[in-house]
Amino acid sequence: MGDHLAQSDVQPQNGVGVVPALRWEEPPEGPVLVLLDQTRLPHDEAELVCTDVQALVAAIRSLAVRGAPVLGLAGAYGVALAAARGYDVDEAAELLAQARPTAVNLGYGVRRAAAAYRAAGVERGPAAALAEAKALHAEDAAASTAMAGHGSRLLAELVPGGGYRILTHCNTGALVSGGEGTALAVVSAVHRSGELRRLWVDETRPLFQGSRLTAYEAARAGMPYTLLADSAAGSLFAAGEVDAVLVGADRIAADGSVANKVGTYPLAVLARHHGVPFLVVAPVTSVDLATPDGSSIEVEQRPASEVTDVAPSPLGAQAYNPAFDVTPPDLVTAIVTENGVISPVTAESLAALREK
Ligand SMILES: CSC[C@@H](O)[C@@H](O)C(=O)COP(=O)(O)O
Repeated sequence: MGDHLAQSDVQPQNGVGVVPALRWEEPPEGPVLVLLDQTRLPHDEAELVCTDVQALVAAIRSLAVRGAPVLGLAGAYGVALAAARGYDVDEAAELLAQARPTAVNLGYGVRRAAAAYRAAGVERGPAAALAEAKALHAEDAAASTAMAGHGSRLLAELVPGGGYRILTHCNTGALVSGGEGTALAVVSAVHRSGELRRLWVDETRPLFQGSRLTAYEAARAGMPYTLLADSAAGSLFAAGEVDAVLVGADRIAADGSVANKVGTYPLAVLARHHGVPFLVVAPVTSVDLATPDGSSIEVEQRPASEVTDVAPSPLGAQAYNPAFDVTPPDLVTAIVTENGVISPVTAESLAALREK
């Protein structure tokens, strides 16, 4: 089962000063997947040590590890863990792939590691699954760097003059990636070039991925950032304080519909109304051509208690708690991936980008 280590055991190991979301270790007792427990951020940088797939599935469900790209990595390393510890890999793969339904990356990572395991045979399978997980990890880091480049060049085109005021939602930084993330990787690049005037951070109710995680990353990177309640975004746009919206994606359907953290769709509507670019930054592993359109995307419904625990309410109050919403492609100015940028977003342009 998972086990927490003390804060002092955890050291940042990447360029942005943020503790890596996950890492593989091989102590004498056997291989483990070590997660930074994101439920305890920003105050505690505690680690969760997964020695088996059940612990990892529980960590995925509780959002100790979360965000689409890193869910792909967790899925792949989870298969490697099962293989290394002699568990039934098919069963482990199924458990992992079903831990959360919306981020397509999770199933993708699981399938890749499981396919590598099967292709190598039982004896060499564990090493092959681990090599595949590590390859996916490296690819994700490279994708992050490429997205940062494409995204910052696109911003320069769309918002002449620099000095950007960027609004973001949820958390899309190093905590969700083998690299610097997706949308927040673009923000980090812009910050390094001295062009970030303000990062507006939506708190992102009900689980506060914005105020807990994006603000944590922004603070550690020394970015000028300001938190806002999700409901304050409208007046911020109306005051002319937003130059661009940058968000990530959990799944992009074949028609270009984007599932992302609940609260993203209202931002897209506001951005359109106010003539502000709305950019989705995601690796091609988040594009799912097998899901035809937005209405076919399965949106995870989370427990009502996540809402009622934070919103003072009468005992027994019911709550609507979808984890994600879906933004239609016509509200998306551009999708930025490691393979390049598409704008306008159409089924044709998306299919061409996915295959590049
Ligand atoms: C690159 S991260 C993109 C998305 O995964 C992110 O915006 C998001 O919605 C994460 O949701 P979460 O429920 O925290 O896993």
